[in-house]
Amino acid sequence: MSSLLTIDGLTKHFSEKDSLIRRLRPDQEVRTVRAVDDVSLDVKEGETLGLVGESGCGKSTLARAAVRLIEPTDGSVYFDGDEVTGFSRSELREFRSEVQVVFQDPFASLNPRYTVAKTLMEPMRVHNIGANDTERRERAASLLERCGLGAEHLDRHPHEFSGGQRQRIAIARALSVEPSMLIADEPVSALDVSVQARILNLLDELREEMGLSMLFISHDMSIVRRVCDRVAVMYLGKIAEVAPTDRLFTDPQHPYTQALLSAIPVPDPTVERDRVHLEGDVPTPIDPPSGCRFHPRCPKVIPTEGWDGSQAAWQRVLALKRRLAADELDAETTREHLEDERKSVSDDAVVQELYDEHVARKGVADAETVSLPPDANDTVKSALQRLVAGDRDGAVAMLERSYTTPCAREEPSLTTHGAGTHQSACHLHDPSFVTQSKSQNGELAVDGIASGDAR
Ligand SMILES: Nc1ncnc2c1ncn2[C@@H]1O[C@H](COP(=O)(O)OP(=O)(O)OP(=O)(O)O)[C@@H](O)[C@H]1O
Repeated sequence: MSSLLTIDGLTKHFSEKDSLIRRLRPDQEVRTVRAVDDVSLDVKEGETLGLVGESGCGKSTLARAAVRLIEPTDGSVYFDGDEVTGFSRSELREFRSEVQVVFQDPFASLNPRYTVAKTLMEPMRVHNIGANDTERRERAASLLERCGLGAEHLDRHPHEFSGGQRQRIAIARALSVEPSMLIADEPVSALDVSVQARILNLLDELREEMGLSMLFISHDMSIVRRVCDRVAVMYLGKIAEVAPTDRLFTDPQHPYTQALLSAIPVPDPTVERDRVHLEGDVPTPIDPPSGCRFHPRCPKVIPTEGWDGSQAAWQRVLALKRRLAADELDAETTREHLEDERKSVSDDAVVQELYDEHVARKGVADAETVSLPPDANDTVKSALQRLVAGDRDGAVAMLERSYTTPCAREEPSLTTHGAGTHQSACHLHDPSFVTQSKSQNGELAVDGIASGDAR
């Protein structure tokens, strides 16, 4: 299958100056929001490519920049071999009839003053489709019927319809200009579950009948599994993994994909599944983490040189470092807590309490108690002593010096698995990186992933 839309190194940075926070605090320096960074992808003729990831990963920004609804900061986009990023205004207008976008909220995307007929006929008129209004109205009626609404609705306004019906109108409008590709940005997430299925069926039928290609954006992995031929997983402005749908769901390689899949609800309550817990939300793309952007939340982050403890223990040290850096640990609150319980409030007792709560997690509900290797134990306790002595920066620096993952060092490149259609951007799949880290590190203490296993 040849490629219809090719995205090559696409980057979109926003300036924070237009954001609400910035308007509320105009004295602060203007920062850059790196929403999409050097992304390459292609949508082949007749295929549906899914784009998934948590909210804020950059999915909508990527799609909008790809069709120049917003101007890309860098990179190129090609449609059917022509460079979209070099299109003039008139070429862009023509391109817009080839690639149509269906948005999440059909109410916001329909003009409330337009009747359905006008909503469907206006784009035809702009793109010179149909010889006259009579012909265009006939086409509008047949499109509406094709999308599951009778021609008797042509003279009604959007507010007279339900959410599902409005989305059918938005789809009919998109099809009115005879596109060869649809970009569907969360097209069913504002709809009831029963309505979702009907709209997805409609999209499926249309795709088949008209040979449409589709970029389907969703945060719902179950829907993506149902609708897409291939899936690209996005994390914080970057592609983490791309694979044919079946492969992605049965043999996910990237720890982020594995975590997303483990969170899909299982219909059978007797089936147990290991849920991978991801700490926190997607961080802001202003000043994203160095190296692999996922490393601060990655359950399989590569341990530092010389680490001889378990992966769980390594995770605890990293989590402690993160909480210390974010100023989330307060020695004085812990001291007061000990006082309330009539226990010793000496510095050593406070250090031990912080250690038990945040590192060993003794007695913390749902947390496995973990022990650190002796040298790590000593370093972590020394860092906590610094915190208790009022030197938080010193505590952070101490942990930073001893415990920094190689994943923070450099950005992972895409590694190919199997026949070449499956790629992931994870240092664990890059044999040269793993060998290098291994030689520094003895054996990699990574549970669950065979080192260098690039299948
Ligand atoms: N105009 C803008 N100005 C500044 N930042 C923006 C702008 N538009 C988006 N962003 C930021 O870019 C990042 C990516 O946003 P985007 O909407 O593309 O993510 P998404 O994966 O589509 O999420 P969602 O599903 O919630 O829409 C977010 O951090 C968002 O706050």
